[in-house]
Amino acid sequence: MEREVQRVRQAFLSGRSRPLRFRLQQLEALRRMVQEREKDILAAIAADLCKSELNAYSQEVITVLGEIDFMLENLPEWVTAKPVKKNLLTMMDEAYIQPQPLGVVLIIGAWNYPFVLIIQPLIGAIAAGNAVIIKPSELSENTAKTVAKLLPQYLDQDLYVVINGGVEETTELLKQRFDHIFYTGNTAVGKIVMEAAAKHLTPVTLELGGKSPCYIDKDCDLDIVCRRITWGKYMNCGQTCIAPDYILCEASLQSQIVWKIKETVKEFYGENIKESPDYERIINLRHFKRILSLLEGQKIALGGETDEATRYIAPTVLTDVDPKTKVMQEEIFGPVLPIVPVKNVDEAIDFINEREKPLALYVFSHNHKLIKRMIDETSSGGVTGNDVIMHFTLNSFPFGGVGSSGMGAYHGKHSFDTFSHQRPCLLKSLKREGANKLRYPPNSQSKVDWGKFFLLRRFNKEKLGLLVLTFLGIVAAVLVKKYQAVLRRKALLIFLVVHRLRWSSKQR
Ligand SMILES: NC(=O)c1ccc[n+]([C@@H]2O[C@H](COP(=O)([O-])OP(=O)(O)OC[C@H]3O[C@@H](n4cnc5c(N)ncnc54)[C@H](O)[C@@H]3O)[C@@H](O)[C@H]2O)c1
Ligand SMILES: CCCCCCCC=O
Repeated sequence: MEREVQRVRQAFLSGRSRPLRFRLQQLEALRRMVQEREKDILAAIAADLCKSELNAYSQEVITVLGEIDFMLENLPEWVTAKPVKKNLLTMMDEAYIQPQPLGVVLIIGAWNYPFVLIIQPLIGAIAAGNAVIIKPSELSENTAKTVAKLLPQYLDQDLYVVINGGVEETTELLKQRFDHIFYTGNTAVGKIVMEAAAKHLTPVTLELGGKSPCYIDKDCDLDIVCRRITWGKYMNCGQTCIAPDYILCEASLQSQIVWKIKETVKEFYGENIKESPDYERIINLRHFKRILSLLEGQKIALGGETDEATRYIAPTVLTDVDPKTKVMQEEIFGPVLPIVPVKNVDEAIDFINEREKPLALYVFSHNHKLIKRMIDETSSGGVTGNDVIMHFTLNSFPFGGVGSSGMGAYHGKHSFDTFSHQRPCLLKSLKREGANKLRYPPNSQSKVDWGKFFLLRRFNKEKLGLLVLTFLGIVAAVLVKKYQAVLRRKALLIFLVVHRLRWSSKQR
């Protein structure tokens, strides 16, 4: 493991991942890989999650292609140094921010969207000029193997490396020194990753999970609300980090919501859900049993049918759920939707604020003020009003959690920033030492006053005349700098004329 990380570091130190042209070439090669090997990729995702190729394409491949196109279009602008505003002390100097790659980045992925969750951060890391080690989830082993096979056929083999394995391999990998670790997965492992990273003071981005609440106000169109929630909750069989985890609404709305979700489930997946190509399965038996255990003692208003052999769990809704029960204590990550009755929006806000900060928050209402209030008075990684999931698709948004749902963010420019160091560069001249004397010892009240003037723009009235003089001096210096060449020519001319006059008077 150590040798592999060293190999990648040597490749980074060669400097070849840095030039813009190289980054663009690698991103184009990655796009070619996705396009040419689309069938292999879709087949692997299908094998891991019983997902139709159409769904795998729309949920994972489109996002990846969109992200690559966005990077290719914007990268030339992002990599350029950006001049910054200067103060009086530095107005004659060059001051800019130069984004630079961090070095060797470790990307650890989760199984639920096994392709996009490793390739989207990879795109950002390549765009920022880094070398990358990718550790896909061992639970989605088909995608893991496919990515390990395909990437070296298209990308630089020493700079971008896939290491497959489970907990043991990841633990070993985490002992190595990286310049950034980007982890997607559950909060408990997030803590392990952060602890390992702390040993090397490696910065981390943690894309974690949690229970994302969904508040439904009585003032809304329940047909549309339930269609959108049904889509977001049962997509990928509920195994989506930003799926609405539970509903908060007034008790009287529950029966209508159940009825409308039932109708929508029929519309989306047909009478026989098991036959639907759009309904996935639970990733493994451990998760299947975990989700079943959440149903114990609950009032099942819809669904509840299961099949262990195929790890099928029907779209399920629970009503009158007691917040103290198990289903409300952990992230569900399956097709089970509890409804917790609350009296009103105040109680919903308190309910959300009494718990860990979620990755996403959803609020449905015709009342725009109520939505704004919910946003103002709560916290979550992201929010969507009157829909679910959709904020993930907008790459101008930073995607990430807050508090226990994660730290840091990515997508689009935010990925580029996550994997870059914003390096402040100040280039001074070795001339103009007179002005610099102000900061050298021995200190004096007068020097402090000048410091106040230059840095705080506060000045002593008695020294106003002096300040005006200084200001004029600065203006003159700026003008001299600007017209240096002209002035130099003029000075040379004057010197030659004077010299010539003196010479001719001597001759006489
Ligand atoms: N915020 C996001 O973008 C996002 C996206 C997807 C999933 N998630 C969250 O991820 C969770 C589901 O994923 P998961 O955690 O079951 O995925 P997982 O089991 O695939 O684990 C994630 C990664 O952690 C590694 N890992 C597991 N145990 C480890 C250990 N003890 N030490 C070191 N590494 C270890 C795995 O090898 C894997 O690569 C949910 O909580 C979900 O909300 C978040
Ligand atoms: C188009 C929907 C993609 C959702 C991906 C969510 C990633 C977290 O699980």
